[in-house]
Amino acid sequence: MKLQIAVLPGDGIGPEVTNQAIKVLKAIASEFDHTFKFKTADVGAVAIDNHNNPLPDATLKLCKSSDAILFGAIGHPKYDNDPSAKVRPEQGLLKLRKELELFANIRPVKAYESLLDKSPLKRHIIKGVDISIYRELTGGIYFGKKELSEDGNVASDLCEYSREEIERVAHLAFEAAQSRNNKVTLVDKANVLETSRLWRRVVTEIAKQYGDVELDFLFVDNAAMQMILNPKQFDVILTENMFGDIISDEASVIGGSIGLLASASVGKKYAMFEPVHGSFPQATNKNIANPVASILSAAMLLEHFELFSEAQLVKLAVEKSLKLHISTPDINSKYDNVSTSKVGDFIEDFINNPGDTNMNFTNIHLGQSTII
Ligand SMILES: NC(=O)c1ccc[n+]([C@@H]2O[C@H](COP(=O)([O-])OP(=O)(O)OC[C@H]3O[C@@H](n4cnc5c(N)ncnc54)[C@H](O)[C@@H]3O)[C@@H](O)[C@H]2O)c1
Ligand SMILES: CC(C)[C@H](C(=O)O)[C@@H](O)C(=O)O
Ligand SMILES: [Mg+2]
Repeated sequence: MKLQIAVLPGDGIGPEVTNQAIKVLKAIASEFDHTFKFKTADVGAVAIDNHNNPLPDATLKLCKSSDAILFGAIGHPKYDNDPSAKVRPEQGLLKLRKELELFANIRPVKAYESLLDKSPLKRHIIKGVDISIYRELTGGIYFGKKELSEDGNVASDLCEYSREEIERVAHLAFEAAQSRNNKVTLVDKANVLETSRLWRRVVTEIAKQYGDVELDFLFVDNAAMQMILNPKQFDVILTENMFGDIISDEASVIGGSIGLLASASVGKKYAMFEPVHGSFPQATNKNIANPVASILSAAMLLEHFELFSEAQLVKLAVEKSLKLHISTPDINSKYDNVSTSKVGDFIEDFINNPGDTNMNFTNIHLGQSTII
């Protein structure tokens, strides 16, 4: 298969983790005889520095003319610490999602067997967790009218949803549930918010078209508690933009690190693949950030094009790395010097030697020990 992939590394750890995902996609291309072409463009704080615009026209144009987009992360402390900044890196990401109509953000959450003890949650609570979060991505409070009074003392953000915006993401969530464990949980705040009551009405109507899928409802405050009390009750979680943002970071604790959480942002025409985490500024250029979220986002890209064996191989390689503790410090306490790029090297090597069960990973030197 021939694919042109727009690469938007962005800020902070974005470039470091995205480089590992590219390495992995190149290994897949060579192993399965595909042609993947990568074209890079600026987004976020780096784009403000270089072009005075967090989403330059050239970047948007490249995204629209590519088959898929691989996104790193955006965000910089100089904006985080300045609430009055009018131009902000995050606007680049939000505009991209809106312009490309990427209305559904799919965030899988899984408890890996080999990482059960890395989570602060008890093993018996998280063992077997497998959740898919369907987060609405182009509506709600993120995109409603924003106002600040002239004296700067009153501010408002409008939360608005239309039936159509709810329907299109809800259908994707129900379809996903049909190929999983046939359950959708709608997370909302229908006891308070009019938008949430619209979500309940619309989603209840849509559920009638999916008789084999059980639908239940949770208020978001309770859902936040249930996520750590009994996460195994969830199969597909469907929710609006901001609740989905918050609940997915919380859910990442189940897996052991947000550095493992991948996502796909899809619409009718375009698709973008982005880790759930941000630019983790404290780790910039230290080669310590976990690249797995970015690598698994690349696996979701492969799945999007129905390259299932390829995606499976990437996931297998990731699981092998986790099992052997070839992981960055956020989840590794066995070795102290496994860097971002070493994790990428291992996964790349695994893909290049898929049938070799006696692989000798001679390039993975971990201090005094060498993994054999
Ligand atoms: N999609 C995105 O690009 C995105 C997402 C979230 C936040 N942000 C931006 O990132 C900046 C920093 O935000 P933040 O600190 O709230 O969130 P963050 O996700 O960047 O980091 C929060 C914490 O998560 C952990 N973490 C994140 N990524 C990791 C990785 N790959 N490996 C290991 N640990 C990792 C670190 O402990 C870090 O302190 C802000 O400017 C914010 O706006 C961007
Ligand atoms: C950076 C920010 C705009 C973004 C969001 O809130 O959607 C991030 O937190 C995410 O989860 O991708
Ligand atoms: Mg977020």
